[in-house]
Amino acid sequence: MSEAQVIDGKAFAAKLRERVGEQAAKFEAASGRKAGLAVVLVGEDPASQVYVRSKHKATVAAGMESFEHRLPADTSDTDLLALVEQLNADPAVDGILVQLPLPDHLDEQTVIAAISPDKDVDGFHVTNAGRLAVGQSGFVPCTPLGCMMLLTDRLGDLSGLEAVVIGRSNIVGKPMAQLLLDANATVTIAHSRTKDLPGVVKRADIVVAAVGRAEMVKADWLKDGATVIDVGINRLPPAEGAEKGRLVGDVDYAGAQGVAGAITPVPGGVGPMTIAVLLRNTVVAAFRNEGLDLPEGTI
Ligand SMILES: Nc1nc2c(c(=O)[nH]1)N[C@@H](CN(C=O)c1ccc(C(=O)N[C@@H](CCC(=O)O)C(=O)O)cc1)CN2
Repeated sequence: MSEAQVIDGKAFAAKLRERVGEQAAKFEAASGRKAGLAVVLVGEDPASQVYVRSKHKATVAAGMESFEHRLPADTSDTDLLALVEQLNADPAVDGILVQLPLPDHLDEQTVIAAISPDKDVDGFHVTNAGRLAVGQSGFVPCTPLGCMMLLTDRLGDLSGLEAVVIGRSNIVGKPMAQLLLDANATVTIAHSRTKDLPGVVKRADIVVAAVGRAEMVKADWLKDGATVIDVGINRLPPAEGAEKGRLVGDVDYAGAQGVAGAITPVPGGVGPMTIAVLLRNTVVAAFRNEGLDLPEGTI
């Protein structure tokens, strides 16, 4: 049995960021200003702090303006909504992202609903979710769009392929299924209550695992040659003497390598695509907000 090809999301994301940088330069030449991304972080969740720092660095490196707003964990919904309103009205801000998860006392849906759909570069607003559902152009959530880029790069046309998405979140599972359907795949959404999950996964040419359970998908669930996209980022408990546990996905990577045709690693697979696509969505938002045509070759 040959080893699965490793889908290098890190390298793909680096190329995408480079292309976004070229588009950002075209936007600046056409509009006389840089495209701008505002990121709002409430509280001190360690992982969120890392992601927000990475977003700032990547935004600046792509030649865009980064506006970072760090608010204390006890920020009220009134204050957070007032900041979102201020960013909605700011012409230098093309994209707004409120880092999730929010502290428990804040309602994520209310905050997302307050973001202007035209600046919702996360694609989480109900208007953008609706646009995706009916095939209109809007903003598509970054992680599933990144997964689609990796899939089409490897497989080309997805027409008629059997795809199983494990997980039904608004952020990954549902938009992922929608994108696969738009690409003419035959799509099943599976979840924790699916009967005979291994049997359902076994018929898939494409498996997208976005369930948030460490190494849940086993090698013997997979069809020979399947393309496996692992969205999970789970930290295992630290080994004795170690400070941090290892990061693993939702798929038993070592086992799956002997069965799958191709697989994304964790880390270095889907994760880096999330930030690269965020930059892509921001530059697209900038062109649209200025009423400019998107440059030729925009992904
Ligand atoms: N408003 C949003 N909040 C969150 C989103 C989002 O898309 N919008 N997604 C995640 C977090 N996230 C970006 O925000 C994100 C997660 C993971 C990675 C990444 O590159 N992961 C690395 C591993 C990093 C590590 O060592 O911990 C990888 O997989 O290689 C980037 C961005 C939740 N919140």
